[in-house]
Amino acid sequence: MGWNPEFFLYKELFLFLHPMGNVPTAVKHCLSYQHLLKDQNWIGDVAPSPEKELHAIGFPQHVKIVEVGPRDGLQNEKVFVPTSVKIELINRLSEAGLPAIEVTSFVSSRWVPQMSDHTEVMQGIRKYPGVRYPVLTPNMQGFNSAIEAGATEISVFGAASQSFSEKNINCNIEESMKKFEDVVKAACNLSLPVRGYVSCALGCPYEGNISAQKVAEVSKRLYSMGCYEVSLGDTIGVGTPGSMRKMLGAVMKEIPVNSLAVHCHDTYGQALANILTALEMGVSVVDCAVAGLGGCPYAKGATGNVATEDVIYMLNGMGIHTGVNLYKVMEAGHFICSALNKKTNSKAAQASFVPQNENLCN
Ligand SMILES: CC(C)(COP(=O)([O-])OP(=O)([O-])OC[C@H]1O[C@@H](n2cnc3c(N)ncnc32)[C@H](O)[C@@H]1OP(=O)([O-])[O-])[C@@H](O)C(=O)NCCC(=O)NCCSC(=O)C[C@@](C)(O)CC(=O)[O-]
Repeated sequence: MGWNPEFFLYKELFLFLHPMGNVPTAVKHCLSYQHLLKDQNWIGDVAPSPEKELHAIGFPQHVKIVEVGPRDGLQNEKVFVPTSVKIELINRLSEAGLPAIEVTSFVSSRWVPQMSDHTEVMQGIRKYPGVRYPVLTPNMQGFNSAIEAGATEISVFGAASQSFSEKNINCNIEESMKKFEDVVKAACNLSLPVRGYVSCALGCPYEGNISAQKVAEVSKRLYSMGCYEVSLGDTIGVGTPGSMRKMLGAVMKEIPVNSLAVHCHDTYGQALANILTALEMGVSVVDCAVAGLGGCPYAKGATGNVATEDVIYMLNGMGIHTGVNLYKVMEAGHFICSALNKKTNSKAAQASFVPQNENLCN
């Protein structure tokens, strides 16, 4: 297949429409391109042939999916999720081929009771070769417990908003950076990789707008102290392709794009559009949560992360490789939703019943 004028048209349409506030229409048109590229039915369409055309206009060839459902997704559940269920979920996600699964957090169980079984979860999961299992550690106490539990990758989590930092980890941004420096240094001494988060990258539940410059500044601090990847969190899901583009533009002046990830909550239904914008700007790491689980205990009203199933469905349709088996992720989503007695937030899972074939992996 040669250069595809229809796709180009739809991309232009998206870029034209979203500044006018008509994002849903722009996204709908943009996402429907796979039917233009290949006259084939929904989910079996992994569209390998259009890759060249898509990549020619700047999309990455491969996207790393960081699955945060077991931590970000479950931390907000009011009723304690049995440890065995958490372990089974993580094992199923490993089985699906996800390259990185955030397992739990070593934080105060007074603050986040749902994560109090961190050690049991960390020690109970099957560790698949080649899969990374990061855990959150806000300070040296968390770091030491994580190491004792066998963690081999950790994440520190900062914020671009003073108020959020104080509510979330009980210290201001400057104090948090000092704690993270100790943690990163200790991790480096053990040759462990450290991921960094910047919450409120597109807005704060307490302060409203956050300047792109502040996000860039905090991201640079984390990167300079040794975080190999900085994940930019739209904690309350208020961002749009416009604010994502502006924020990423500022951050990319400070950090190489291949060290950036986006972490989009879907409160306003903008997550896929925001991710598409980030991909177009060269970001190739996307955080998401199976079944769109979650929210943040310190960000009232925030809904879950973008659903892993929906992101993979979109990437499959764009011919972008993830190495993840969508069918198995949907099964894992079905498993956890049944255990929580909840309906999935994944549109792809809702739409696709449980497919009978396994032709969903790219
Ligand atoms: C950060 C702390 C621990 C500071 O909590 P603190 O109270 O300021 O800590 P402290 O140093 O003053 O110590 C007070 C007590 O906490 C204990 N403590 C101290 N540190 C630890 C630890 N690591 N693990 C377990 N216990 C700890 C410590 O032992 C002591 O216990 P006590 O003597 O009173 O019995 C607390 O504020 C906390 O746990 N906050 C919860 C943070 C959290 O998990 N938030 C949700 C995750 S962030 C998020 O979801 C956003 C993200 C990452 O997804 C990206 C996005 O969407 O934007």
